[in-house]
Amino acid sequence: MREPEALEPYRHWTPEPSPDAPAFFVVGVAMRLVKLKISSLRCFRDVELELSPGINAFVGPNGAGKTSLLEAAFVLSHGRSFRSGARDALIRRGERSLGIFAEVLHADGRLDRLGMGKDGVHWQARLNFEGCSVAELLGRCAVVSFDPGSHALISGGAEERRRFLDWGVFHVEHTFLELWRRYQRALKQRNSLLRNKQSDNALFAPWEHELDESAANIDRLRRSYLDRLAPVLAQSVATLLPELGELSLRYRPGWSEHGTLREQLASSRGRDLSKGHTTIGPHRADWQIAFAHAPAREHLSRGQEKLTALACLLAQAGLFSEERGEWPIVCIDDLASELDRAHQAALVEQLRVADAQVLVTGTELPASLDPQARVFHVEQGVATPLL
Ligand SMILES: Nc1ncnc2c1ncn2[C@@H]1O[C@H](COP(=O)(O)OP(=O)(O)OP(=O)(O)O)[C@@H](O)[C@H]1O
Repeated sequence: MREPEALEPYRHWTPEPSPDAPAFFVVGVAMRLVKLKISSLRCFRDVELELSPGINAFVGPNGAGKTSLLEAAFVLSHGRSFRSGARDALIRRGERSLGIFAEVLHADGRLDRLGMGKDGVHWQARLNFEGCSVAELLGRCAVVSFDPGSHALISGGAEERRRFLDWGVFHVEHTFLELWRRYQRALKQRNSLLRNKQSDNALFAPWEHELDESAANIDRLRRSYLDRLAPVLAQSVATLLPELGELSLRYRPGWSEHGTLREQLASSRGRDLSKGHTTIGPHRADWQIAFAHAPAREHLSRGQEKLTALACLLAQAGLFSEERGEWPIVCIDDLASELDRAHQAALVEQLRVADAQVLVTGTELPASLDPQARVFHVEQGVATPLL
């Protein structure tokens, strides 16, 4: 029997960079990290940084802790690191907890004081010195990151692309998280029935009903986000990768568009019982990019994969600024080794035009950086501002 995803059609469309579409480097105002304080994160015991509203460069030898500073900023917006497998490794060896504190100045003048702490497995959040949910805190800070793992957005598994999509949806539509949790709860229940080899229709029906309802809303929000992202993405791709020709986007909801998810869940129970988990639904969604001159992923060089990922991140930041009125904070890990000089210069120029706050790392100061950049020397878990 063929895998269900092979049967599912991708929705496919070719976005036009329309003149009304927001430029992906919208001139505007940006969210800024004024202060970043971390304790017991990787090689850092305690560090407190006063950041520049423009470019902040962290320079130092390998293993000095540069990426870890970016990770701290990223956690405030994603609730996880951008490095895979970093879940437990974030806490400094020998310590039981870590803390990240930041002051975030919004474009409208609001100042948020964000605190995230991890004691063992769970994160706790504080907003303006009061306890709050992690979701509420993540909604107050937006960080996009371009790092050595970013090409996985193009060449990696679907999970990476779902995360990208859902981060974009969540930051505009805060109800998304609750929908997603509802879906996950019902999925867990159905998977538990499958693992216990239950086959009674009455046991499955309520969970499949719940899955169907939340899936329809998740799918609607994801489609709407991709529809809004597409013209901005077309523009950023045309700037960074003009040689690849017209862009097309594909979206797969995770189940067939013929019939409801509820019907398909009922008819896939036999297969799901043998696999021990639910094989269709929005947890299997995916989206992909193709180009006229590179119709398959395998046609892209590693550098082109990175540039495509960068175009996606810039488009996401541009759309965020259009919809939320402020540019996210941009982290770039190891700029010099990720992009050639021409693309480094193009990226730096775009971020300058957007007036975005940038946190960038390198073993040396990248030549393309503005001489006004604030430079920090990082070595053995100590970050020192250079005058
Ligand atoms: N949980 C941990 N506890 C203590 N030290 C850690 C922990 N995890 C990582 N480290 C150390 O912290 C440092 C973190 O390195 P990080 O990746 O931030 O450095 P970097 O300056 O970005 O390096 P590179 O230029 O090689 O990418 C490394 O020396 C690493 O060995």
